[in-house]
Amino acid sequence: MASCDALLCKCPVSKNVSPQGFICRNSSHSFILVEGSSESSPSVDVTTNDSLSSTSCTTGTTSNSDNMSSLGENSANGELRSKRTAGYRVSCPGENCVHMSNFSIDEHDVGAESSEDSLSTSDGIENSPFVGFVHKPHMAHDGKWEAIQSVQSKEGPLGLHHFRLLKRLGCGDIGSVYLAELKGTKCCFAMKVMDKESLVKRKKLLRAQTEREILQGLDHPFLPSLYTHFDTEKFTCLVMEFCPGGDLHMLRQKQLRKHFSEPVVRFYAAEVLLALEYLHMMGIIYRDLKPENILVREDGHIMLSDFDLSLQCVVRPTLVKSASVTDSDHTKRVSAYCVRPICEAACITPACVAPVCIPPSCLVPKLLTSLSFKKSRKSKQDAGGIRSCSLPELLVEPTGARSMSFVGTHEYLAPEIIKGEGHGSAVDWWTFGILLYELLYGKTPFKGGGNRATLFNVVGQPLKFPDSPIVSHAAKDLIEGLLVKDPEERLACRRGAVEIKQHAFFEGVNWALVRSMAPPGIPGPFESNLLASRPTSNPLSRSATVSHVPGRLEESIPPGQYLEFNFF
Ligand SMILES: Nc1ncnc2c1ncn2[C@@H]1O[C@H](COP(=O)(O)OP(=O)(O)OP(=O)(O)O)[C@@H](O)[C@H]1O
Repeated sequence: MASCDALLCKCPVSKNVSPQGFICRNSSHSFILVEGSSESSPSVDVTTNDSLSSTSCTTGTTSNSDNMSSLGENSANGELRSKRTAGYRVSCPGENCVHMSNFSIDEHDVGAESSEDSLSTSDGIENSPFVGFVHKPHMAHDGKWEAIQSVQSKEGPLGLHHFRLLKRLGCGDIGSVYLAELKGTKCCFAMKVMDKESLVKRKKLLRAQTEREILQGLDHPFLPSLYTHFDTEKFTCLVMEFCPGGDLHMLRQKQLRKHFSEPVVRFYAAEVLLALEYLHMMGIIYRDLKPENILVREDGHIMLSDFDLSLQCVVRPTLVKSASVTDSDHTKRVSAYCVRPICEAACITPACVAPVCIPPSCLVPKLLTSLSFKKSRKSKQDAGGIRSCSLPELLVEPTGARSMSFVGTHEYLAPEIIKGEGHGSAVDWWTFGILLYELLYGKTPFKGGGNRATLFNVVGQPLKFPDSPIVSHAAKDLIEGLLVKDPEERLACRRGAVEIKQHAFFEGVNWALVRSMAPPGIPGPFESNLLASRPTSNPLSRSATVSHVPGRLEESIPPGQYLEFNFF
């Protein structure tokens, strides 16, 4: 349940309509997504990492004539993707107008083909002395903030010369991530370095901008803190919290039987769930949940990473249950419900372009109509033991948002994405189900012989559970609820994360205190753990391991030696 205090609602102010015309707003705060592509071609653009060469991150593009091309019709290179690497997408210029009732979609992916997009001018803050500064209330006492601010106050805006790059941690579709020390301090950060020219050439500038905007707006214990960001002539850099514990994919591979025990899964899944819930409240559909993107912090808690495929929309709080009604009486009264105005804080979110307060009208909760409950999922919800509760219940989820993009990782793609039906926040609950399955069983449920087979399995094959390892009925029931192929019948599609939190699998979890729970493991000191032994490219990872900073940075830096900035 989203409490009034927890609410973070985005201003329903219209975003600047870009030259590509992404978003129009109608008179009743409803938004129409108009895809940015000016081309009227009905073709489907498929951008895939499969065309990456082993040494560069150049991306190939191919066209197909229908959405089912996503089921593995060959790209120029044979398959859409050969690995579990996120980053390919299909935009559908032929279906370029999606009407939404409550939400606006700021689909930066859409129309990312614009060559005039610019990372450095959208908010005009690059010229400010507080370049990259972001206010993060929950991090107020973090020493790293203090270190950054102290250097900034003495030396002005931070730049690459303030950091010493120690090691390349990995490489994604739009940039390389380095372990970076703030000079003169003992503070280490993860610095994502993206080559601006390469972003422009590969039409990824808007993806990079989306990621930065999302990161700037986040302030949650299980999501990355963006300490600062800056641009140089050649590079755009994000300075984030560094996670020394690796990712859950790597950790799972290290387990004796390549899967986690149920209590361990419960711990990690609970934290992921809270992070997703927060993202949805912020109007962000994550779209790339997989073990590779769940990093383990120094304290053993998790951090979701990689937001370049995420979708930004605007959410409006919706009352799904007023204060005095029972579950069977969802739609009775709105009077018992109050929304505390949060306008002072709310407009710092990235989707808000104009820094104005939320007009009162957007705080008026909309009662879900009985229509919304027509297809009630009583069986699965009952299995979760939904409690009758006298408190009002709010839905702050972008459940109505719809995107036509084809993004994600084959084994984790939701059926509605594959079928090109348009998708909303329910895709994150699907991927949450796949994640639970993989962490518990050591494999994903629909994996086929190739990517095409996998996609067909996702759409057409029923969910099956292996006999071993033995997994509890509650866990299987939760997975079944999440892996319902029809997104409208999927667990959490109506009441959001609360439906999952109340499921028997999470019985006993004190949701308010999850961040104080003892983690299953704590990474060793990263000097030895990471600097000395961790390979630059994790051989266990299914992520791309190619660089976006061609020829500029060393593959690996011997311990004790540093990459100095004259490399740039
Ligand atoms: N905060 C961090 N702390 C430690 N390692 C990180 C951090 N962020 C990223 N990494 C490492 O850097 C690698 C690259 O991350 P990045 O987010 O750029 O790309 P990715 O996860 O491979 O996905 P994509 O291709 O979609 O961008 C990750 O695989 C991870 O191993």
